[in-house]
Amino acid sequence: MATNFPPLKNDLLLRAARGERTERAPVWVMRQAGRYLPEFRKVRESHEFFEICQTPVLATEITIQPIRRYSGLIDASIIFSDILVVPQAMGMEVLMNPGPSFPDPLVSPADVSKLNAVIDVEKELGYVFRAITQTRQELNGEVPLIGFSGAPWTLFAYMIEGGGSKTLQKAKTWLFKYPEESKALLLRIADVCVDYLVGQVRAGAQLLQIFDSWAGELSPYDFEQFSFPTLKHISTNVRRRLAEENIRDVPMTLFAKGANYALGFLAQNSGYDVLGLDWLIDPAEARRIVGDKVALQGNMDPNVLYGGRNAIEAAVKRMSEGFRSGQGGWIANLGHGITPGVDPEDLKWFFECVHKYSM
Ligand SMILES: Cc1c2[nH]c(c1CCC(=O)O)Cc1[nH]c(c(CCC(=O)O)c1C)Cc1[nH]c(c(CCC(=O)O)c1C)Cc1[nH]c(c(C)c1CCC(=O)O)C2
Repeated sequence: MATNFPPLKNDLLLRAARGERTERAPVWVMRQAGRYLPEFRKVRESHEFFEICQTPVLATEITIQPIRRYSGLIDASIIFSDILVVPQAMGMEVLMNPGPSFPDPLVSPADVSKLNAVIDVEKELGYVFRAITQTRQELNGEVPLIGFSGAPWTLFAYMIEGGGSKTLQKAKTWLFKYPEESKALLLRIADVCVDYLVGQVRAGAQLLQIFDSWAGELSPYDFEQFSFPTLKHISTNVRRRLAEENIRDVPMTLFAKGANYALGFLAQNSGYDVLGLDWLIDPAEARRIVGDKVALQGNMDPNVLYGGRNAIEAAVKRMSEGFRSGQGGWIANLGHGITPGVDPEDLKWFFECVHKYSM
């Protein structure tokens, strides 16, 4: 790598991700730079969502907002962007009003021909790489920086549904009616994810997380048929490419929301260092299933943050006992993203409780 970055002062996240039982659990939360923060809403008043993603100085500022506010309590930053920049790079229009919507979703396999045939991620997503490099400089080694991508199945579902959906009926129609075309499109998305993730590490990302937010909508069999091969493709090829380019390997996290049925299988076979958990699985049970094969990340129900200090403290204490009931690394987090109505002081208390109980 050409760039020289300030030395890292807090490597708890990286050590836990590699499987080490750290002196306390590193902690961060998904969506930590988001609408619950007044300083984020202030920037949003004068800038559109994707405009912020595409403007490195703004993306850097927002990435660092929670690090500044929770200095000394928070152990990782995650680059401000969205999983839907990948469909954009593939040639699709995506709006955010206020949830994501695609004016022209993929309706049938013939529509795949409308996607860009060749995708130069440097050209299409270079703004993310520049934001990562700038953020690494400005973090000044305070905490590591996480890069991320959506998982192919989750992105595929958005590209076909055209936005959020309760049933994923359109995306599943593709899987069951056009399984071969679906697998081909899923792999095509996976290849863009590989280029995109390698580019993020080249630019300075120190850990990569893959968000398969809709994994839990698939049966165990269909997850193994349609999602798992693309997740494995990503872990294998990102590592291969980094090795070929002589870039130091980074830990990789898979957050397959709702796929707790696959935990043991993923620990053995997916090639990820860390598995992210939602709150539907008991921490001690998860630890028992994976042994010390992988590190775990999670998993407090984000809504506990609405329950007041006693509820938060009790939940963190219980979660800590569960994750610490066996060997292996643990990264404390929520079981999904933090929601807009949370009081930032209650999140601060969550961090303080993790510091207190996660020994
Ligand atoms: C499914 C998904 C999306 N985006 C993402 C996922 C996977 C994780 C998950 O399951 O929540 C991932 C994501 N989105 C965002 C980040 C930034 C990094 C972080 O702080 O975690 C990350 C990692 C910013 C964002 N992405 C979005 C916002 C809020 C938009 C705004 O400012 O108006 C932020 C801060 C918008 C977004 N983007 C998406 C949705 C469904 C929405 C609207 C609903 C919502 O706000 O939660 C798609």
